[in-house]
Order: sequence, then C-alpha cells, then structure tokens
Amino acid sequence: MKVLRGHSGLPQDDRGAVIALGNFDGVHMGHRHVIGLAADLAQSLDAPLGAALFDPHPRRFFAPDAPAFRLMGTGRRNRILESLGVQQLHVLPFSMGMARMTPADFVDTVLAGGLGIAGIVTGEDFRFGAGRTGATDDLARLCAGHGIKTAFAELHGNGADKVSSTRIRKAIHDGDMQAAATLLGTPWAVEGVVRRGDQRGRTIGFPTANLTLGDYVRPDYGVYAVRVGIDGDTPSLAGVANIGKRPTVDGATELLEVHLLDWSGDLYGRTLEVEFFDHLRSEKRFDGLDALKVQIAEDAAAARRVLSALSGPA
Ligand SMILES: Cc1cc2nc3c(=O)[nH]c(=O)nc-3n(C[C@H](O)[C@H](O)[C@H](O)COP(=O)(O)O)c2cc1C
Ligand SMILES: Nc1ncnc2c1ncn2[C@@H]1O[C@H](COP(=O)(O)OP(=O)(O)O)[C@@H](O)[C@H]1O
Repeated sequence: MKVLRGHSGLPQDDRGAVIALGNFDGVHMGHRHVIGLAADLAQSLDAPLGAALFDPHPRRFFAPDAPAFRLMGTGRRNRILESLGVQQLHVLPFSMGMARMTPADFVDTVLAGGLGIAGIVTGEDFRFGAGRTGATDDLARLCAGHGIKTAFAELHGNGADKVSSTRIRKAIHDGDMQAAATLLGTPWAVEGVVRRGDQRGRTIGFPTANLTLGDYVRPDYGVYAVRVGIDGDTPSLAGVANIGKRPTVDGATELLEVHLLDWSGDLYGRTLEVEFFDHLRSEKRFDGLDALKVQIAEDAAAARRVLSALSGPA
C-alpha cells in the first residue's frame, strides 16, 4: 500500500482511485463495511482502491486537551487497510484551512482537483465541510458535477447495536476485550517503543518491556493475557501484561508492562504490538515484592491457559 501525504502535486499515476473516506481509527466492522463497498465500486469502475483520512484526527485538532481516545496506532491501521485490499492511502493534513473549507471547496479542491478521484464511498451518516454542514446528499450532488461516482454504506448494526468507536472505547475502558475484538474485527492492540524502566522486573524473575499509552484510550487498569509482535511481525508471542501505576512499588507514572512467556532477549528500542485478550484481574497493592512475585507467576499461568484455549487443541 502506497502512503501519500497531502492532496496537492499528486503524480498522475496515483490519481483516479475510488476512495473510502473517514478517519478509520480502529478500522472497525463499520469501517470495513465502507471499505468493502468502495472495493465493489473500484472493481466496477476498474479503478484502484484507495482510502483517505485526516491527520491529526479532527477530534484531536478541535479539542487538543481532550482525554486520550485513539483505538489504533498507524502501523497496525496501515497493515489492516492493506489486508483489506487498499492500494493507496491518502493522509490529508487537517489544518485550520481544511476545517474552514465549505463542502463545495472540499469537493472541488481536495477530491476533484487534488486527488482526482473516480469515486468515493462513506458511511450514510458522514458529515463534512466547515461546521459539519455537508451531508451525503451534498457530497453526491457536488461529486456528480465532477463526474465522481458516490456510494454510501448503511450503518453496520442499528440502535444500541450500532458499531461505533464510542462503543468500542467503552468496552476497552471496561476491560471487556472480547466485546472490543468482536466490534473491531481484530483484537484491540497497543503499539509502542520499549523504554528503559527501573530494571526491577528482572530481579523478581519477570522482566517487563515498558511502553507508554500516549493517546490511546485507557483500558481498565489491571492484568491481561496478551500476544505480542516485535518490529511489525504478526503478534504471536504469548505474554502477560499489567497496565497501571504499580502501587506496590509506589509507581508514579502509568505504564503498560509486558512480560513475554518463554522468551528472553533485549527489547529496548524495539517496537511492540501488544494484542489484548482476557482481563485476568485488577491491579492492586501487595505487601512487598515477594507477594507480588507469587501473584505474577499465577497471572502468567492464567495467561498461558487463556491463550492456549484460544489457539484450540494442538
Ligand atoms: C503480570 C504482571 C502483573 C502485575 N501486577 C501488579 C499489581 O497488581 N500491582 C503492582 O503494584 N504492580 C504490578 N505489576 C508491576 C510490577 O510492580 C513491576 O513489573 C515491577 O515492579 C518491575 O518494574 P520495572 O519494570 O520498572 O523494573 C505487575 C507486573 C506484571 C508483569
Ligand atoms: N521475557 C521477557 N519479557 C519482557 N522483556 C524481556 C524478557 N526477557 C528479557 N527482556 C528484556 O528485559 C527488559 C525488562 O527488564 P526489567 O528488569 O523489567 O527492566 P526495565 O525496568 O528497564 O523494564 C525488557 O525491556 C527486555 O529488553
């Protein structure tokens, strides 16, 4: 998948796609539905399949101090988009200029002039342009003026069952990783670079690779069965992770700490993709490291059971 930044100066070869337009944070089942419809339209027009999204996320642009909310990192998002057949990803910088465009400006300047698209697909509740004044009928009418085909995906699920980023964030916040995985179509995962910590983990027999959560939505603090991929590999290494502030050692900062079962080596500076499965227990304060060590050994055994049950009988 080719990643292209901005809408101006696009080489001729990269014009003419059918794009799915959205933010695609999480690439959840609703998003997959939109991308599937775009794939059908691309096929019928014999055009390449593209996706376009905004960076930063408009929600972050308009509310820079709002609590962390991201469902997915860019590496995982791009790998999933590619697996869905997306051949080109247009990352559109979201600026004040973009925020102020009228619906007609957006279609003329970005979609027709800039990207030169042959078709566009969004969800039926899509809104665009300054003040979110444009709806899908505006998009259809404005695009038709440029010969751009449009299609709009029905919402996936309805009422309380509607698949939405908000619903997925709530499931993660509650530690319900099975619900999150069903709605996402893949387990929820955090990607990050391993940092050096206090180097205490190795002294209790459980070295832990430390990651920070940055702009990711915060899950329920506690212990999870996880699978881990190193530097872009498919997450397949079994592990047990704690998310929290480590009250036993009076930890001041929040961390995601991952212990890989049956693995040893150096992870500092490497990128981990940590997929979350069961929530095993909540974080708590122990009377000293010995008690914590006993509990972590039990957590590791529980994670092993959960993960081997998921992979099914050998
Ligand atoms: C599976 C697992 C469960 C953990 N559970 C807790 C916990 O309930 N309470 C706590 O204070 N710390 C918990 N920790 C964090 C430990 O306090 C931490 O890993 C240890 O102090 C090593 O810190 P370091 O990586 O900074 O060296 C847990 C760690 C792991 C790997
Ligand atoms: N099985 C393992 N799981 C996680 N990290 C491991 C493992 N084996 C070795 N390591 C290494 O040990 C480091 C963690 O050791 P630890 O004593 O907890 O130090 P720190 O406090 O710096 O995280 C990891 O970042 C990684 O480089």
